[in-house]
Amino acid sequence: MSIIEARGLTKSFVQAVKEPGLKGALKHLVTPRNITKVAVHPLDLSIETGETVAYVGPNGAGKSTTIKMLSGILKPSGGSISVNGINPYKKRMENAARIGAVFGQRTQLWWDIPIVESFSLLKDIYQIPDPVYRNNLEQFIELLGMNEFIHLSARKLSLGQRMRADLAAALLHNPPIVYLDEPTIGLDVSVKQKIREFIKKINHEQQTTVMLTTHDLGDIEDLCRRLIIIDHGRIIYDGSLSEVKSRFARSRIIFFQVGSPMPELFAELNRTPGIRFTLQNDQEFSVAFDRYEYTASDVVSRVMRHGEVIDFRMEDANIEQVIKAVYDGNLDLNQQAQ
Ligand SMILES: Nc1ncnc2c1ncn2[C@@H]1O[C@H](COP(=O)(O)OP(=O)(O)OP(=O)(O)O)[C@@H](O)[C@H]1O
Repeated sequence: MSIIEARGLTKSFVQAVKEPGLKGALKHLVTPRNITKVAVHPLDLSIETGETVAYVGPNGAGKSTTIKMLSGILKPSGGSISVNGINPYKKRMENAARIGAVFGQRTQLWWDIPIVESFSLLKDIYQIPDPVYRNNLEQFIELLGMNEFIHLSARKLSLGQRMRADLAAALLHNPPIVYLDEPTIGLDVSVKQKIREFIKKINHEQQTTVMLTTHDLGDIEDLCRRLIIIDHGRIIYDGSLSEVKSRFARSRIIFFQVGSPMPELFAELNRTPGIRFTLQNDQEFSVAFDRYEYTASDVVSRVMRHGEVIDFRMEDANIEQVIKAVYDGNLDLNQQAQ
């Protein structure tokens, strides 16, 4: 059985429907009206030991709700889950001891005590054996560059320092699974790099299974072989990063610089399905086209029929645009290759 397995997992919330303003609030008190919102439609998920999975989708897609169900915080409305062979909601304590979690803006460190003391408290809570604790602490301090702030309280840390300390705290007990929610948000490039290297090393050396939600394409490219895209509570893609490119990122763009304006070409291209023409100025324009319908040479020769081409450059299918489209909530499923 997979280390994380869900079958028909679903979650609905009852949400109050209120009209705006005080009048609306009062009306709701007298005649409450609620709707049931399905945050996660029945979904199936299997994640194997040692996988690193990016779980992405636009705001409100159901990412946090799924992770909260997998980590035992939320009770599912239906379906079944098994994480490390147990039901995380029914065996919350047992589950908590076998997972690590970093939830973006929240910290599990004690605000007013030195980081090293927080770690020591976690050692007692998780009953981490001395040698494991000492070894992890030493390694994590080194890998995450924590020496300069380990004796400061969490209150005094910068965001990047706190994120590193939180990551270390989540992994001190060698959990087989770690859930990371936006682990590099708002951090500078060098701290991002440290965090990614750290996650890679833990994953590689200990076969830690990593499930990551992130808006950062670099995180996905650097860490995750598998990408799961959720939208409106449904998984719309589950596969490799390279495959998502060929399935969704069908568009290619060629930027042209031409010797003289080409009004007839503009009119012609604007009428052609699968081609999007954008004029920068009289002699510079771009042509975006569906690479399954046209080749680059089709496009270039069409342009050349209308006059002199001084220069052109092509931009290939861009995974960044795909991820952005997912987060903007306008990924066009009809773009999928057949
Ligand atoms: N406690 C709750 N009560 C009512 N509705 C909720 C609750 N938690 C989440 N929802 C709703 O469930 C849907 C999914 O929310 P969820 O937080 O899982 O999305 P998300 O993909 O994590 O979004 P984001 O990227 O904004 O964090 C949303 O419509 C949200 O409003």
